[in-house]
Amino acid sequence: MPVLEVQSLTKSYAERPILRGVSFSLNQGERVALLGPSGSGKTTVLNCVGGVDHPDSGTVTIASHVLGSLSADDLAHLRRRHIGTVFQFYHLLPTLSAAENIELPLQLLRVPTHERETRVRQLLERVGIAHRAVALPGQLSGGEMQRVAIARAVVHRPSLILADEPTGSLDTATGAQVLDLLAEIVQETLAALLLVTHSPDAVKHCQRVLRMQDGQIVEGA
Ligand SMILES: Nc1ncnc2c1ncn2[C@@H]1O[C@H](COP(=O)(O)OP(=O)(O)OP(=O)(O)O)[C@@H](O)[C@H]1O
Repeated sequence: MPVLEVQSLTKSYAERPILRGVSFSLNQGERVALLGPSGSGKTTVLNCVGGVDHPDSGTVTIASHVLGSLSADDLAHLRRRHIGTVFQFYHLLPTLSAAENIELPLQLLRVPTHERETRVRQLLERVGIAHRAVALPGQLSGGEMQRVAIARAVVHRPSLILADEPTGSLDTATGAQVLDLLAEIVQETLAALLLVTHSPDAVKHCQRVLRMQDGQIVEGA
């Protein structure tokens, strides 16, 4: 049973077709890169999979739940429970410390305090920023912020990680380190990874490449 199944997605903006029948699936633990020219529809696919955008037709199934058939509350719960996200611009809450940002998904899932503290402590160590636990995002470097974001993406042990250009704002060396860390952690948690990227470096961390062009997957599905 795949963790993610995407079937025949279509989507238009202002009557301009952006997705034209996108289908693919990801199995547990599989790391897949989604590549394609700028404007080919990669982020739109990721947004539909993450439930923050809605396709005009087609279905997204995550852990046996069809996103389009869920109530708003159930969709929010499924996203909290099953999905972790890493973005190019980190999307950390600026008024929360590194540790508090990592803890947030566990709070939303009402995980007991003791377990929250243990998991956050372990992940701060794992991503190499334990010494920056109380720092605010504005006091962190780009690489440190992305380490926090990676920890936050996996802290609730989701079955699917969605990453959109996670190294896009980092210099080459830092980006390579962050990518190594993301791939290792995803492997450790047995989550599936869908990684939107332009980076050839990123591709070598993935077992499969999906190539998009003009709103369609032209290779790898
Ligand atoms: N909310 C929106 N309203 C109108 N058009 C949109 C919207 N979101 C995306 N588009 C258009 O849809 C097309 C696909 O965008 P998308 O961001 O999915 O491409 P992408 O492959 O991720 O590109 P990039 O590599 O540059 O990030 C683009 O032409 C974009 O301008």
